[in-house]
Amino acid sequence: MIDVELESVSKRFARSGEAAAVDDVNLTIGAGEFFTLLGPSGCGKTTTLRMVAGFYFPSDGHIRFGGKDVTRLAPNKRETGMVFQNYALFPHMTVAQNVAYGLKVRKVGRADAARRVAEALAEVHLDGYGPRRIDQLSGGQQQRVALARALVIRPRMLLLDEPLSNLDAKLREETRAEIRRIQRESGTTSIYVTHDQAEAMAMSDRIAVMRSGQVQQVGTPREVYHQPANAFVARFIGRSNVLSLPVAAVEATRVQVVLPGGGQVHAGAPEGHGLRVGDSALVSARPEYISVVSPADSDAIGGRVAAVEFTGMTTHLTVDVDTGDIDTQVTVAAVDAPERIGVGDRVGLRLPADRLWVVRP
Ligand SMILES: Nc1ncnc2c1ncn2[C@@H]1O[C@H](COP(=O)(O)OP(=O)(O)OP(=O)(O)O)[C@@H](O)[C@H]1O
Repeated sequence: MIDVELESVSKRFARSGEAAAVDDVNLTIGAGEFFTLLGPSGCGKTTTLRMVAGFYFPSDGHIRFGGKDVTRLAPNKRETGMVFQNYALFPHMTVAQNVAYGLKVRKVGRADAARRVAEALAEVHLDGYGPRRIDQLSGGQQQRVALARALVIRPRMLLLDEPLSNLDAKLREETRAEIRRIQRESGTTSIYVTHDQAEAMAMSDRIAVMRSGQVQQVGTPREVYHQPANAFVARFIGRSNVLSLPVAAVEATRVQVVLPGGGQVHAGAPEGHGLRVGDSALVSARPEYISVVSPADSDAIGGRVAAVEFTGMTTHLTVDVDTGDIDTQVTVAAVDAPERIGVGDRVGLRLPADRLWVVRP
């Protein structure tokens, strides 16, 4: 069931001559779905979320909740709960008063409100914290209060704008799991904004990858990772290599490409890819699927190691590939890269036939 629908939504701010902040965005979000808007700074994520919340009205297009047009409905009529990066809590009130705020505005009776506040605090694992002052809490606890405050009004939708960016790395991981657990339990349709691709991948049912106000691709984490629509998505999600390779043969959903050393491999391709023999195809190859072999290996791509980065779980090698006329760098994430490989060494790289994917420019 579709819960939220954005149809040809654009937003232009008053400053003339600038490109639209949000440019003809079409999205449908299912009931109970955890949907993420992901993209680099300035790509229009927050503006899109603010239009769903009603803080901005679109310059063009329509927004519907459950089939009902809300494009120009005031924010307080939309029944959305919002969680912000900076928590936006009232510092002079207690935790319980903060959480109760939305209930007070809605004139919920005292006893009922007290019960619901206690329930909401239990839901975010802050039982008993009601009487505390906000400044007596850690950042992670404050963000959970903000979440409780958004949930206590039983919103039809939860809107979260980079809620974890003020937390340190470990707390960010813990809190993201917590947010997802609470969202699953309550079944509230949620739209989440982040520029952190790992966070988006870990949390989302589906992700819309945005760039310059436009949606580049919508898909599950696995789809955007394994079948990126274009070179931007391939490079933004994870750390993919995008190689330009000549096409030797074409089929409906795969093409055969010629490697720098002369060998040929198959790469999966989206239907209607439109490539022909002799064209150059852009092929995305995830670092972790490339294997390092001997430079003497006849069907491997030869190259010279330019950098070695040991990260614990994997070793990232950056390799300058010998492609004759073009200078291509390939990043390899090897789980068991031999320790003896160092900068300047010659290596062979083998691309995995079943893991290559053709992307649009
Ligand atoms: N109130 C505003 N007035 C004018 N321009 C704005 C306004 N809000 C946003 N913009 C512009 O719209 C574009 C999109 O901004 P937006 O905040 O939606 O991006 P974002 O993807 O959320 O970025 P970030 O991750 O940095 O918050 C940017 O170019 C920004 O400068």
